[in-house]
Amino acid sequence: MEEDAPTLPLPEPFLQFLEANDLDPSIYTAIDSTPRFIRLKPGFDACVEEVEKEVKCKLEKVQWLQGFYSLPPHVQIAGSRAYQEGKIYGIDASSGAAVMALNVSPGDHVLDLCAAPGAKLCMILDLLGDLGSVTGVDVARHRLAACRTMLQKYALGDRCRLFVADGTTFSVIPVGSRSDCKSLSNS
Ligand SMILES: C[S@@+](CC[C@H](N)C(=O)[O-])C[C@H]1O[C@@H](n2cnc3c(N)ncnc32)[C@H](O)[C@@H]1O
Repeated sequence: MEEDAPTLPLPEPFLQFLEANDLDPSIYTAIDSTPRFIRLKPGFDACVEEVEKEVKCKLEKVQWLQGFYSLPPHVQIAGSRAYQEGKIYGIDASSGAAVMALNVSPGDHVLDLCAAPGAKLCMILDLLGDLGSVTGVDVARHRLAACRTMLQKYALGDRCRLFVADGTTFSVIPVGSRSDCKSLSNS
């Protein structure tokens, strides 16, 4: 129907592909209502109000994911002082859930394949605290550089090593690790 036609100029071959596969083109033109999420760096729980003032909206606590808050999709956190000072992370709740499913405990040695830009890597390091290690592997050197910048910003470099390597063949065991190594392979 005419009113269902997308307002974005989607290429004709793509529209044909959507039609052939019984997919609704309006999903590509709908206004994004998916919330954004932030995670507080451990120790900065008190800065919720500070962030709320800066971004001028209420943060909604994610009850099932400790340290996570949701905020409306249009809100930008990159310019906020809390973000620039490394007190909050921008990370999706689904990424947080993947890390929580790993059940990381201090002392673990975790392998994070496809690690860049490092949102989950940082969360794992925060969970480890001062014990254990994370090995981050990514095939894209420039993306791993972004990961290194994150580690510096959030002061998490001490227990992490990064490798530019293909995760399908990577095999370097952390020094002093035992059989309790955990791995996070994600895309
Ligand atoms: C969606 S991102 C991963 C996001 C990341 N885990 C995080 O939480 O921030 C996918 C990454 O996989 C990397 N990648 C793809 N194929 C790979 C491979 N064979 N070995 C290592 N890294 C790979 C890409 O370079 C890219 O940085």
